[in-house]
Amino acid sequence: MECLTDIACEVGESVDRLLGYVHIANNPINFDCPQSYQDEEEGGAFDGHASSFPKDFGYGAFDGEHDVNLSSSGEQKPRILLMGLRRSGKSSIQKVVFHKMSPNETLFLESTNKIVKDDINNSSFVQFQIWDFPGQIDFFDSSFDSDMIFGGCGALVFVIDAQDDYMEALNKLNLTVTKAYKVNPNIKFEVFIHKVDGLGDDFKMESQRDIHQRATDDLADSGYDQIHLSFHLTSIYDHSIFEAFSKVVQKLIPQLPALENLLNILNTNSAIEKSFLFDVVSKIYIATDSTPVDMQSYELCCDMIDVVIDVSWIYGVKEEQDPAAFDEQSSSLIKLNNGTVLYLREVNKFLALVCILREDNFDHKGIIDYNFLCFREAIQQVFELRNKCQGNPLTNSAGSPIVNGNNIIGDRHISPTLTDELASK
Ligand SMILES: Nc1nc2c(ncn2[C@@H]2O[C@H](COP(=O)(O)OP(=O)(O)OP(=O)(O)O)[C@@H](O)[C@H]2O)c(=O)[nH]1
Repeated sequence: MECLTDIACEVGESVDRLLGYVHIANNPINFDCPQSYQDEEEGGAFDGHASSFPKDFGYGAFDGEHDVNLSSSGEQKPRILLMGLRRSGKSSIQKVVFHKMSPNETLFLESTNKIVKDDINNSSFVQFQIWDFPGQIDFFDSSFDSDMIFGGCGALVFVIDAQDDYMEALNKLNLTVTKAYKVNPNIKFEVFIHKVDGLGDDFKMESQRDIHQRATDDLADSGYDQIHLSFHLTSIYDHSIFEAFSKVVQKLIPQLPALENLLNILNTNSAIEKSFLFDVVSKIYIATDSTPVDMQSYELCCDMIDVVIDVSWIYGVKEEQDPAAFDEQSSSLIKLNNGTVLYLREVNKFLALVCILREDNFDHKGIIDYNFLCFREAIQQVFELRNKCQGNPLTNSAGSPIVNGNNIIGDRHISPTLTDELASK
């Protein structure tokens, strides 16, 4: 608990600075205070020297042949299980979201015949394992160790092929969810109604309604109406799969409420309409402010990340010593023809902040940049706090909760009101 207090204090200081800036922002006399000019120079508008991304910028090689072997992995990260019938699209989702495979290439993927484990751990906040299960897995097989498999699971993603008859999938969903829940009631159950690219809008909504209804009725019939299922319409051919995975991953980030609070404060004080904190490699957003997400904004921000990566990669200056070119000077500004500005700033090696704001409000770029620096510092402090907890037996070296047996034993949360509490200290 002491450790959390430290975190709170440190995050609180940065929040105080952000809050303090409201004052400056509202007061034009202070607008040209030396500090903001200095920060503006430091913070760096795009300087024309965007360096390249290293070729291996990513999560590393996909360990397709890696069998599940818990005993060999020293620490256990929260797990996301991908389950569903054969050919429902599980491996495609994993490859497209986390390994930059193009959707068309998934046509040539072979059927998975054993559990495939993939470590996603390069980004500081996004630390977990994905286990891709073969479609034909049999829960009643003696070799299926459900205690081990579901025990340390953070989220179970069940993929249903919406282009196919889904009755069999619904039976399997019911069987899977009830079995998993008996072992570990803390699992977040996420249902991806997948391959919706082939469906018309009406049919899409009707399928979702029908699947939702049947799945929840089946659970109630089996006496498990307390289980909550979240439904997402997904396709690897558009951004919906990234959006859905963002929501899955966010539920596994204990620091989420603190991040959301920081984004809200940043938006309020900088006249930003929407901001996303992106994991640059996967383009999943690990946090956003509390205003609703509309798909178009999310897609615009994803496209911006692609543009920045591509331009940096093609035209960037390659430095032999430090090939990692997405550095603290990385930023980008795109003005759209509808009076809106997209603004991207690097937060750390793997995270970027992408904001949408009105062009008029971007006149105060100095303030926005200053507020961004405070925001970045606060995020940094969240990391540091987490690292301070390293010695804490309830968290692993990344600060992620350690999962053990049937329960998540290290699920420590920064309280949603933490930043408020701290700011008031
Ligand atoms: N139209 C469409 N096809 C998809 C989508 N996602 C996956 N597919 C296709 O579905 C087929 C099966 O995909 P896989 O990823 O191999 O399915 P799987 O669930 O891993 O299959 P198993 O390993 O046999 O369990 C492939 O041909 C993919 O191209 C999607 O969003 N839309």
